[in-house]
Amino acid sequence: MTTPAPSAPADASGSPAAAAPVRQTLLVLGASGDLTGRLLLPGLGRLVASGAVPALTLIGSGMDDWDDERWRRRVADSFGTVGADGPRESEVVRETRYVPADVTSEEDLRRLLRDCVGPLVIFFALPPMVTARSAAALARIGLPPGTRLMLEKPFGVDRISARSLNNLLATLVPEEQVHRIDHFLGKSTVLNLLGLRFANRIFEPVLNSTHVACVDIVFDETLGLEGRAGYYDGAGALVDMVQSHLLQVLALLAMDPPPTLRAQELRGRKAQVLRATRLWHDDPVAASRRARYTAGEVGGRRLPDYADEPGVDPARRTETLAELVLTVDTWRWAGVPFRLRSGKAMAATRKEAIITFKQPSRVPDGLTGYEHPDRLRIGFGPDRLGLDLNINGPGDPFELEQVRLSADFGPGDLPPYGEVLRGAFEGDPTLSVRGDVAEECWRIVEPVLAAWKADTVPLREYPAGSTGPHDSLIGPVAG
Ligand SMILES: NC(=O)C1=CN([C@@H]2O[C@H](COP(=O)(O)OP(=O)(O)OC[C@H]3O[C@@H](n4cnc5c(N)ncnc54)[C@H](OP(=O)(O)O)[C@@H]3O)[C@@H](O)[C@H]2O)C=CC1
Ligand SMILES: O=C1O[C@H](COP(=O)(O)O)[C@@H](O)[C@H](O)[C@H]1O
Repeated sequence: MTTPAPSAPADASGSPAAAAPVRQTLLVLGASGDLTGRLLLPGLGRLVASGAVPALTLIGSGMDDWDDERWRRRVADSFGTVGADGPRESEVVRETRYVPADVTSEEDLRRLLRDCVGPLVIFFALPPMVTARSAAALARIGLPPGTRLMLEKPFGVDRISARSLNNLLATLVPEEQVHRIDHFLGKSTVLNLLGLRFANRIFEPVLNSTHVACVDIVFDETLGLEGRAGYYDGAGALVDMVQSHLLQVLALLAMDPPPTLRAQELRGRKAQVLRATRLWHDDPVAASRRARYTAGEVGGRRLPDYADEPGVDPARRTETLAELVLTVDTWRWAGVPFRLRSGKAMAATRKEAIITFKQPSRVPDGLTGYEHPDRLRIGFGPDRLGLDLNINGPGDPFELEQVRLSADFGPGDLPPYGEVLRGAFEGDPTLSVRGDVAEECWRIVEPVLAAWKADTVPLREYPAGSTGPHDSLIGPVAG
């Protein structure tokens, strides 16, 4: 069930009056942070430019003692990065305000809410502990009816805190009005998994343990810490990327076909498959790897040792690369390893899901040169679909050669944050993470977090600009 989006009031005949659109307010808590400037505001700019939010008041709030002018410059600059500088966007920039506040203080929040008119969306662009404290303060003072809450990942800092945050939010607004954000669910390529899998006859029948040898979901970045120690050093690669984004990709790849893409069905299917997901052989030591980068060069840029980055506490032993092997214990997938990895400061960007098929039951005598299995590659940047197949190559017609059929996925109309913001403005939670799923994702990684804390898995090192630790569970994939 979705909460109806705010709409114009009906006239006497019952039809919607051609009145001015209802003005919505977006209140951003954590307005001076990296997420707000780099991803949220550009997404908002494009959404506003698309005309999907015809009347919007934007209020930014944070600890920093900024004034309206400084905030307006930030909004304009962020909008500018995506060319969002038309009349609609300029109006938002002109009208937006900044309110300095401690968003964990009841008094400050009361003052903030007094400034908000019309249906309200609150975006918590805050570190997870601050989000929890802010939500607790809001629970004490109450929210205007119909308020929607957008909460960034990670949702909580472990399963217990995620559950108590869920319980707290349930006292504030109905579940349909809670938008737990995972911006990967707003990436058009991730969403393309749905069309690829369920609108074609040829893939779905072979996506199972009879035909698939393994599934890799890899998100290697050339970016290092990029000045985000305040958040990242407390999270690390496992929580920052694997526990959230990569498990969402796994859910979309492995779930059973939903009858419709409505929120209830799509989110139900994802929940089902994640409930069946656990560590390979339930062994966190064998099924995980962690490592952090040392000094090195990435794409001509010199990066310091992670432990020497400003704001990092080396004693935390935070990993910048995490690998997990999971099993999806269902009839369809039992026995197929799902290998997830994300690393920072890697030699090259590699953002893809690869489905590796088993070898053919028998390659007839007389056909030579079979080397690599078939693979389906779904690239998340560049957004590209590739299908590696063995065919008779040029020259000797009985000599096999691997070729790749490839197609670019068309870019989506909106960037990921535009897409997830649209969901909240329209009252549609389809692309947000349901409360039980957020807890389930913590359940999956919990044994690994415990093993790493107990130091039973060594923290390896890899030079920035390399391909990661030597004993990777994934290894290079040909091509
Ligand atoms: N940055 C990214 O690429 C992405 C980040 N995220 C998530 O977004 C969240 C925020 O990350 P990010 O923006 O990088 O972190 P930052 O540290 O850059 O920003 C956090 C913001 O919260 C503010 N803040 C902290 N405490 C309070 C308080 N009590 N009252 C008011 N404001 C407060 C900070 O203000 P001040 O600086 O003054 O303390 C700062 O503006 C994290 O949960 C992260 O996982 C998700 C996807 C991508
Ligand atoms: O959430 C996060 O995602 C980004 C990667 O996302 P992208 O949209 O830029 O591809 C990652 O760099 C960051 O560490 C993480 O917090």
